[in-house]
Amino acid sequence: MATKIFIDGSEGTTGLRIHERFSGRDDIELLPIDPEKRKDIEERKRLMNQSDITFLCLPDAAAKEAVGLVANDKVKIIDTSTAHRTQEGWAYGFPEISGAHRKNIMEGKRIAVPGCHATGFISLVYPIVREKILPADYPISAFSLTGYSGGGKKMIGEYEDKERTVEYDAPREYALSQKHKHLKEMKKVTGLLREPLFSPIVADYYSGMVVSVPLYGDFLKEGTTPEKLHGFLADFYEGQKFIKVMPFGSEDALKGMMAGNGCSGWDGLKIFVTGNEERMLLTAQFDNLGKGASGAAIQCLNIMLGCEEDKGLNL
Ligand SMILES: NC(=O)C1=CN([C@@H]2O[C@H](COP(=O)(O)OP(=O)(O)OC[C@H]3O[C@@H](n4cnc5c(N)ncnc54)[C@H](OP(=O)(O)O)[C@@H]3O)[C@@H](O)[C@H]2O)C=CC1
Ligand SMILES: CC(=O)N[C@@H](CCC(=O)OP(=O)(O)O)C(=O)O
Repeated sequence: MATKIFIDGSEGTTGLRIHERFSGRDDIELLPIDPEKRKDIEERKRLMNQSDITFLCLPDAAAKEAVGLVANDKVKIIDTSTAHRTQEGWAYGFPEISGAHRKNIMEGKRIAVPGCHATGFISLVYPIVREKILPADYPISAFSLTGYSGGGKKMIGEYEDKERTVEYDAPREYALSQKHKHLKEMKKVTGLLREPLFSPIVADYYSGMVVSVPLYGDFLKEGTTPEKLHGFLADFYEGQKFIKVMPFGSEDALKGMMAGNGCSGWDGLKIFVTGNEERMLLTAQFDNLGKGASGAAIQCLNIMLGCEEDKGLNL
């Protein structure tokens, strides 16, 4: 029997992408909402409680409100917003980082899909904190380059406005107050003792992102070299369908340049280790709309359903 799915927020950037990825799937029955009623609380409540699984593709406040509408115990929720990522009782939807995370997704009823910047950061930092290569008290920093679709419909509208002002032509740094909404999950999930200094930059291209974490070699576990760090990460992610640790020295093939849109349209995440023994750079390149949002949400669904993890996804 097909699994009944409701997408709350199906007209938004993430909701539309999730919807697209169901085309051709006969194991899913989508419960459509009348476009006129897509913000009608009673209609959303009705569909949510009829579903086996509801995707929330809403702003945080609306996602919190939506969870309160669930009256049927059997309904499972996959939330793409920031609202529940560090909340007790919610599984953090990042199956590659540990067996426990995968099990929680498989068995859980409440799944929070990781934030896009957080996905890159955690993919790089979680394994090396766990292995004590990176001390938990390291004063960490990270930067991130993202396409403008990361800001949802509003930001897409601003960038695609013919009357836009000249600042939009250039990359723009943001989160200047150092209070970005992903800091909490970056700290909690990795086990770091402090939130990172985090500087994201949004630029004039649609989708794709690059998250980088620079590390001083002499603060890492003794004897750590870029080659050893690379070997460790390659072993950690061996066999994972969605995470590929790229061969050591891959930056030569990229002519020393890491493009923000290099993985746009692809649902996996590539990891690069570069630098030298004094200063190393860990980089994750992926699509904010793929492994950074709707791709990761569908991956969680597939794990819950026990089907091929990459069903309906582009790897
Ligand atoms: N874009 C990205 O790369 C990523 C986004 N996310 C997260 O996913 C969630 C959705 O983001 P995104 O798709 O980008 O955002 P969008 O703004 O593109 O879409 C949000 C949708 O929710 C609708 N909506 C807002 N309030 C309500 C409500 N009360 N009831 C029903 N519908 C409502 C909006 O309606 P209307 O169309 O009228 O505005 C819109 O269609 C957010 O929490 C976001 O932070 C996560 C990872 C990456
Ligand atoms: C360009 C841009 O504004 N990007 C968003 C990230 C989108 C995202 O990941 O949002 P969630 O936390 O809801 O998952 C930002 O940095 O806030």
